[in-house]
Amino acid sequence: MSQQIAFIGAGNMASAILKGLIKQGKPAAQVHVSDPDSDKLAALADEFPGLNTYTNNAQCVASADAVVLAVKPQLMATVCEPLLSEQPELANKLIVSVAAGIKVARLRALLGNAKRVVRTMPNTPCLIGQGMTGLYADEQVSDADRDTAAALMQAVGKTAWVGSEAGLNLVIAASGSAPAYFFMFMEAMQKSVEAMGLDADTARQFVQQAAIGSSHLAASEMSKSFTELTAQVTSKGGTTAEAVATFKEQDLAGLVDQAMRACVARAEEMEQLF
Ligand SMILES: NC(=O)C1=CN([C@@H]2O[C@H](COP(=O)(O)OP(=O)(O)OC[C@H]3O[C@@H](n4cnc5c(N)ncnc54)[C@H](OP(=O)(O)O)[C@@H]3O)[C@@H](O)[C@H]2O)C=CC1
Ligand SMILES: O=C(O)[C@@H]1CCC=N1
Repeated sequence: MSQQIAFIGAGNMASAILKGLIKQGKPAAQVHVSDPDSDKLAALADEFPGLNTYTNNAQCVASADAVVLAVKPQLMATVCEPLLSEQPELANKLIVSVAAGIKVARLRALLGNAKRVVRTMPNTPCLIGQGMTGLYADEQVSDADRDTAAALMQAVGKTAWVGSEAGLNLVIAASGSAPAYFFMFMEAMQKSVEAMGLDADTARQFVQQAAIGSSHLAASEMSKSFTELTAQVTSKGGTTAEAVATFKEQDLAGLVDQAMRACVARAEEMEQLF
């Protein structure tokens, strides 16, 4: 992939993806990034000599073949409208959006009826190359553009296409927002054992390694459902059974379902707002 790639916004997601790309061997000179924060840009340029940095979005996209839109959804219209008027060629480039809640039709409207639009939904484990990204494109997007978008996101983790745009909102609930749920669960476990007497560092170490080990175990035992993996831990009349019974009595699954539905509902609401 010798294309010039431009990132609009140098925040968490853009930096994760561009770092992954360059670490995979893409020359930094083929990567362009713009952000209002010149300190953020300077830190990236120090880390990756040759990286092209800009505080002006139009200059950033000028020579790009593909443009990754990585600003907050609330800012997307404010960013795209002046960018298109300064760089009308943008409408012919491959556009890859990582933004939640901005539909392809809206992106096209903001970008001069651009045809080549791919929506993606990554997550923060992309920062360590362990991300998972959902991708969606409609029939107007060529196979070559789909491959380019998928290759970009594969620099920082795994990818999977979803067949409908609505499916991307489910990916947000299942994956994009999901790191926060796991961190909250781990924090609650850590606080509980701390309250019962374990020191904070030890509590974090045990909880964290339990999470890492459990997710690796699940990934290595794909033939087993989560119910079966739970049963493997749960000795009859033992300790886990008590914890599991408490979760069931308190309807943990119902609570998770409510949270996931709230997440999807917000994505749908954002589609109307931005
Ligand atoms: N964080 C996550 O877990 C995920 C986020 N996303 C999506 O990724 C997108 C970015 O999120 P994230 O990386 O977390 O956010 P960040 O705030 O970390 O990144 C956005 C960046 O855009 C910069 N920015 C603000 N205004 C402009 C502008 N006019 N032109 C160029 N850059 C600008 C911001 O600068 P400044 O900080 O100075 O305002 C910031 O550096 C969002 O659309 C979000 O929906 C998708 C999946 C997961
Ligand atoms: O909270 C958000 O809106 C973004 C999208 C998924 C994760 N963070």
